[in-house]
Amino acid sequence: MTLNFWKMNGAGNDFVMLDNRDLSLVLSGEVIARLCDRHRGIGADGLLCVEPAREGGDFRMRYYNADGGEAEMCGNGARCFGRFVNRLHEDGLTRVRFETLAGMISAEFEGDQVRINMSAPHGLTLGAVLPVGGEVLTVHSVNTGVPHAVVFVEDLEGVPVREWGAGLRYHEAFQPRGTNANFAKVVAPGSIAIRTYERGVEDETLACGTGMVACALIHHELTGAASPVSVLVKGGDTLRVGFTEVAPHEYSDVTLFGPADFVFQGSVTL
Ligand SMILES: N[C@@H](CCC[C@H](N)C(=O)O)C(=O)O
Repeated sequence: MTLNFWKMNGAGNDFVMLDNRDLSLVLSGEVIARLCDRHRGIGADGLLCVEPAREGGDFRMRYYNADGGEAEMCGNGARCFGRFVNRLHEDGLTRVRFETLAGMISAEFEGDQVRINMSAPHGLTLGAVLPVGGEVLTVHSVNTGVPHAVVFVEDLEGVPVREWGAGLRYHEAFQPRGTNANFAKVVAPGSIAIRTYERGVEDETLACGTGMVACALIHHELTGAASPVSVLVKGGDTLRVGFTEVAPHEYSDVTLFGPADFVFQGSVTL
């Protein structure tokens, strides 16, 4: 079987993109992991499939991590998904709404930049004190479509992201589903820099969209910083997170604005 794909990235978080509008593709987790393998496959942090809508959207987005497991949402992937379906429609769309396991997402286009409007975050907690990798960390958490732990630090470059990230990802406080783990530094009020360890990639990635949103909201909670918050990611891009606080710890109109780029297209024989 020949599989046609596009490779895209959103701020360096990279994805294999598949058009499965006719639902002809049925890929096992093992095959997805092989496609995402950087040595034996195409290489990616995750894989996205376009499927037909079932619940009133224009399309349905399915997202799989590099390990082949399905996750509810991916912020960088959703921006790429928006541009990908726009290209499937000869760039004729101005706005697209798509269903995810974390709710309805909409995307709007400004050149190669995409703004997504995300579903409401939930489960925000502040200030858990947890032992991780021989240190005691102050850990905040929020689900922005997928679960995120957030730790603010002074020395971001000095953070052992793999060690602390894996420590949080498998910490008993976040079981049974685990968590993504973000380390953030305040650059100036309303401007932060972050590094993220992603569940399902089991490593640091160059950017994580839902992680940026989690860090921006926690930055607002801790300092009162106004929307939008600028977020500098490991890959060097700066993205913007917008939000409205509608009640204590409750948010609506959560947006993420940043790049979504095509890299190449190809085909593989399975
Ligand atoms: N890269 C993503 C998040 C993808 C899902 C995550 N690894 C998980 O398993 O929760 C993003 O840009 O949000």
